[in-house]
Amino acid sequence: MMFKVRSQESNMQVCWHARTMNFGRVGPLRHPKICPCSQIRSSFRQMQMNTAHNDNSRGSLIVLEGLDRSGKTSQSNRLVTFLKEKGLSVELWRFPDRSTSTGQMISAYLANESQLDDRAIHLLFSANRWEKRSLMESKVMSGTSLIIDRYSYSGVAFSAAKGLDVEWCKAPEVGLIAPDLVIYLDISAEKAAERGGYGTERYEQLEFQKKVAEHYQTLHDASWKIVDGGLPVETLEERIREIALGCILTCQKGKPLSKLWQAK
Ligand SMILES: Nc1ncnc2c1ncn2[C@@H]1O[C@H](COP(=O)(O)OP(=O)(O)OP(=O)(O)O)[C@@H](O)[C@H]1O
Ligand SMILES: Cc1cn([C@H]2C[C@H](O)[C@@H](COP(=O)(O)O)O2)c(=O)[nH]c1=O
Repeated sequence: MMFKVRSQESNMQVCWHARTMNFGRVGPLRHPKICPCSQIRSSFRQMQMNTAHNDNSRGSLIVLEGLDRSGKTSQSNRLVTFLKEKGLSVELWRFPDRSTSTGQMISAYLANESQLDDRAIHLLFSANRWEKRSLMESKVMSGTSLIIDRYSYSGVAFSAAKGLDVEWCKAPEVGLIAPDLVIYLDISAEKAAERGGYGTERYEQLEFQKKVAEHYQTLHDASWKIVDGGLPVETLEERIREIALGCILTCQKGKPLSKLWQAK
């Protein structure tokens, strides 16, 4: 599919997966069934059939999480573009949502233009999600998938890294809609710090980000998929597509929405 290249040996068409996953030489007639190309095609066929038979199928809530500069925004944008091109109803959201009045207070704090008590800023981040909760639910229930750049896991990991109690940090998030899938872009704080634009906002400091990474480790649950954020952008994009499509299909089939910090 996307990454068709010509094999130097045989001049046959081989897909990118076949090369990187060591399937050996394959031509269009010998395309391996386990190759992600086949899996993505089959997921789409399944989705089209589901949509044709069930106009009430819901969308998915897919969150990208990770340290600052781990690549969330790049990958969220790429995923949304891909899903839209495939004709799916999808929107890109992000937290903090800086467009609201709460979001503007958060933005000023992150830019070091204002000072706030650690608990006060934590509650503002949480309020910023609550003010979007009902819109989020109506979008998802009417069939739109939301790809969200950061969610409550950022809230807990960043505030806990300041020394706040984890359970205290989770409490204001209880009852928010739980994501169907959390894709965690795993990258070391050192590697993230080498990337462009680092150091412009309040939390972009190496030692602090290391503590954030430790707290993220404690938040994993069954909805999490961890991907190597150090991979090349295109490799990561392909992997994230596969995971996201699997999730969208499961939600279309009727998986119920659940709430945060409750057993799934
Ligand atoms: N897989 C990658 N490999 C190398 N560089 C990358 C990769 N993904 C993103 N980048 C680069 O890293 C920088 C940060 O990327 P991006 O803005 O997507 O990260 P982010 O996690 O959204 O950051 P933040 O949380 O600070 O907003 C950008 O300069 C981007 O081009
Ligand atoms: C949602 C959320 C975010 N944060 C932190 C994480 C980042 O350092 C910034 C947001 O930066 P971005 O470039 O807009 O992703 O805020 C947090 O501390 N608590 C939260 O709930």
